[in-house]
Amino acid sequence: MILAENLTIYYDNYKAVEDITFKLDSGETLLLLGPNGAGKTSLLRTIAGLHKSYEGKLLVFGKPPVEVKDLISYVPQSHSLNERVPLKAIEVVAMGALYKKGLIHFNIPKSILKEAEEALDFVGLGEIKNKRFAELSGGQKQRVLLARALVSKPQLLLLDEPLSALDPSARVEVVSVLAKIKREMGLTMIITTHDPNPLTEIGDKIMLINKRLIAFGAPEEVLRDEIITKVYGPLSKAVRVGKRMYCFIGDVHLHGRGEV
Ligand SMILES: Nc1ncnc2c1ncn2[C@@H]1O[C@H](COP(=O)(O)OP(=O)(O)OP(=O)(O)O)[C@@H](O)[C@H]1O
Repeated sequence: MILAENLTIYYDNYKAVEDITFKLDSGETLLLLGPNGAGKTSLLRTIAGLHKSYEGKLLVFGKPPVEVKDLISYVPQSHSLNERVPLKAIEVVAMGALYKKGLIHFNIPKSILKEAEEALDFVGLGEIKNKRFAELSGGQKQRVLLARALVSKPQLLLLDEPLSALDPSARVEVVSVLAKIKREMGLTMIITTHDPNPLTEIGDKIMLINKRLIAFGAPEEVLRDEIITKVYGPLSKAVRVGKRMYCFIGDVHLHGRGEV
């Protein structure tokens, strides 16, 4: 499904990530974890076929990513919609289908509006289809962007930090939609995140990178003290709760004169 062997990603001569090898099976969800600047976005954009400067082997559905772009939906960390343009939620979703078909329409065809409505229903927002995108809550906006990514019926969904700007209740909303996508559509997903904990219910595999591959495997193989402390320092801790693994990442907050 996705195969990378000794993948090194470049910006001119600069190596953003080096020597990454992994394999992801169809229907699996990968949580891509690493500190700031670790290379998560670069890896995601390369798998999406958007960044083409790399060496090594990278196959998505058995082909180089640029050849299968139509099967891939990529949701960047921040959307590029101009919120001063009064677009309705349903129009934002329909744009996902229009772009994939290479069309720019001012009158959106009925067939595409219908697909957009179905995608909005799927993410639980059918009732606000005519509301302005700019007026939605953070969680609703992220769900509209997920609907926009789904409307072109991709087989691989790539999400860059989908929870980063959200408050805890909005995170729950979005995670439950991601769980539904996994359960009902069986899509393969790669989700970059600073914090895997809200996503443990859907993460089949975890990849930890920091310019290089630190670890790849099932959550219980990767979320171990001896692995996460390599990247996040000695205050990091892996914790098992029931069947799931969680981790406290060594986010050190300094107060006053420097005491932790
Ligand atoms: N367009 C670019 N041109 C040059 N260097 C870049 C470019 N984009 C990213 N980089 C560099 O590549 C490295 C990896 O960046 P990347 O954005 O992929 O990391 P990240 O893990 O997604 O970081 P963050 O969590 O902060 O978003 C960094 O050193 C960054 O400065």
